[in-house]
Amino acid sequence: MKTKKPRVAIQGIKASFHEEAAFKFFGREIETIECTSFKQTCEVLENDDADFVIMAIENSIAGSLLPNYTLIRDYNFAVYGEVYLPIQLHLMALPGVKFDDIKFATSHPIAIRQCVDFFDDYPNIQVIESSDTAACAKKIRDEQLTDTVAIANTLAAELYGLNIIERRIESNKKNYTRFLILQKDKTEDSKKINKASICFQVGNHVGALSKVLNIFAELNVNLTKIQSMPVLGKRNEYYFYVDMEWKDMENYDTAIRKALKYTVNFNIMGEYEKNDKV
Ligand SMILES: O=C(O)C(=O)C[C@]1(C(=O)O)C=C[C@@H](O)C=C1
Repeated sequence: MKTKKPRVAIQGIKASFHEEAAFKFFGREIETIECTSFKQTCEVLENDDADFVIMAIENSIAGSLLPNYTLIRDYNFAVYGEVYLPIQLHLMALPGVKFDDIKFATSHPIAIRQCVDFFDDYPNIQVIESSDTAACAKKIRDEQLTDTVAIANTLAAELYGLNIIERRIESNKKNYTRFLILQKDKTEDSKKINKASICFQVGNHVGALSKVLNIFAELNVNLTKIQSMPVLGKRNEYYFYVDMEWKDMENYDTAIRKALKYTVNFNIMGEYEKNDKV
């Protein structure tokens, strides 16, 4: 029986880093649904026009993509998995264009932030934020721009027929982005579960957060990330987004049961298999 290809919504167009990340997680046999914003990827999933969204959540140089935490919460999507992608950023231009011809460099703002050191050395190049990295490469091809380069990946150079004129311009060579795979509803899957993403609030009093974090420490559950986001319109109130991993499922279950007593608006956003190989 032929199984249907998963439909995966990405922010950006084909050959963007989101598509590369989707290939790494699902393999090449997917249907890519191109979207112009992260919000649109969520709408597409909400309307059942995609089976999954793949969403960047953190880059090792540029940091967290904070609005994406709020989107996941607002849409109440389930985290189905994670994937880490090494991000190698190249300057690419139409064939024949030389470095000295460059007046403009275009890319996604998060990609630009990963290359600030490079552009510090070339103040004559005007850096312009645009949509995703691949769309910048495609625009150079479509409009035959001879004074502009895109900062993008090798997939984009190949697909849109550009030459790479400067390789690996990211500020730190150990550069990676973590992506979350989201689905509309939680599914009972038979896959191995050893990591979770949860979200909660605590009261604004002495030791409130440390009380919760200690529960996980005492039960040998390792916290891999904590991110706080202000609760809209409420001064000194925060959502805490916490990722954690464990060896013993029973310990995790006990910790969750205990943590529930000391938190409000507690939500398990997803339980999934750790997949943090870069
Ligand atoms: O523009 C792209 O190619 C993207 O997939 C976006 C994005 C991001 O949103 O962080 C993905 C990974 C890289 O960190 C740079 C840009």
